[in-house]
Amino acid sequence: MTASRLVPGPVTVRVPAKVNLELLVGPLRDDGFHTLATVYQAVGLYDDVTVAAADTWGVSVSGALAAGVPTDADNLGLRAARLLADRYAGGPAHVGIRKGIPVAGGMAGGSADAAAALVGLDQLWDLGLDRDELEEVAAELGSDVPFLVSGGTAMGSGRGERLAPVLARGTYHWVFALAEGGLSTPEVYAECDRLRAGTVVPEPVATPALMAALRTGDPHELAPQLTNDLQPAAISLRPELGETLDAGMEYGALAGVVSGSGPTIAFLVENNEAGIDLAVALTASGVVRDVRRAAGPVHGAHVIHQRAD
Ligand SMILES: C[C@@](CO)(OP(=O)(O)O)[C@H](O)COP(=O)(O)OP(=O)(O)OC[C@H]1O[C@@H](n2ccc(N)nc2=O)[C@H](O)[C@@H]1O
Ligand SMILES: Nc1ncnc2c1ncn2[C@@H]1O[C@H](COP(=O)(O)OP(=O)(O)O)[C@@H](O)[C@H]1O
Repeated sequence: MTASRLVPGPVTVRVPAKVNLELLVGPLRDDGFHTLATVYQAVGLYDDVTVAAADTWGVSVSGALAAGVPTDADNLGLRAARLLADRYAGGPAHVGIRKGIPVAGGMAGGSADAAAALVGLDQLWDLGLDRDELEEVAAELGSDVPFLVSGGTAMGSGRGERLAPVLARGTYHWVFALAEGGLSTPEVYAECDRLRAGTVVPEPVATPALMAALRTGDPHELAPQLTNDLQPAAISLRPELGETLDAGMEYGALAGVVSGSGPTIAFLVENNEAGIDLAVALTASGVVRDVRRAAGPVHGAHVIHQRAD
């Protein structure tokens, strides 16, 4: 065996985007976060993140959606790598991100890259961390990073980082309407506070009717349960999103909701064919910049390739 064979080869991890089926925003906490009751679903739009041993820490970003992603120490994939190295043993690494998730779109693309870097480096550095240990580090990086480690369909409480499983049957088909430019998550939360000023905001509790709908596996049951407390704030900051929602409903969506903090709009459709029809109609209408189709739930961050060097 040669010495070079002892260096583990690059590890590639595929990680999905998310949509919030329900996003109930409670009061602002003293630490600047809001209490949430949310139900996440991982959907099949992916970033591929390759981690490799390197002489110095570094990150690179590629793909049609790479614009606007930082390539310095602010990059969430790189931040995740360095945090994991601080917590456990691990030398410098390069994080290569191929973006397929819209940036600043409310689909948790940055969080996804953080989750993927953790899963990839756990393997590269042979740390043998279990799901709970990975999710603990993930929570330090962002409220929805733990969910991108696990994927599927799950409830999030606390600031969104405390996960509990949800029984969801079947596969749901989505069409995502991408907007021009992103929205800043803190600004959307701040706008939500501004719109609700003077009202008493209760502690949020996940809706039993949503859980019941997910157990049926029927998109017609799920459609009326989609809800997002950040939607009025996103529309207030970006009024044209109202037009996109109207267009999607007119062209046959079962329901439409702003994805997380927006500005992506998630449309639930009956099946794959209905998704193709809606995507074509939205594109032809000129109302949206671009569309993507995806199904959910899908698995969270998972290794798809390790090169044997
Ligand atoms: C809104 C959601 C819905 O799932 O996702 P996105 O749509 O942005 O992807 C999440 O709450 C975003 O989670 P994440 O993007 O990880 O945000 P974090 O880095 O934890 O927090 C960024 C900022 O958002 C605000 N924030 C976030 C979570 C929370 N429960 N309350 C908040 O007020 C705070 O201002 C915080 O400083
Ligand atoms: N790896 C990354 N991918 C995308 N955005 C990142 C990444 N690292 C840091 N960011 C920053 O995080 C911001 C939010 O990005 P993203 O996670 O895609 O959106 P959202 O929070 O709306 O889901 C971006 O505007 C960008 O400046």
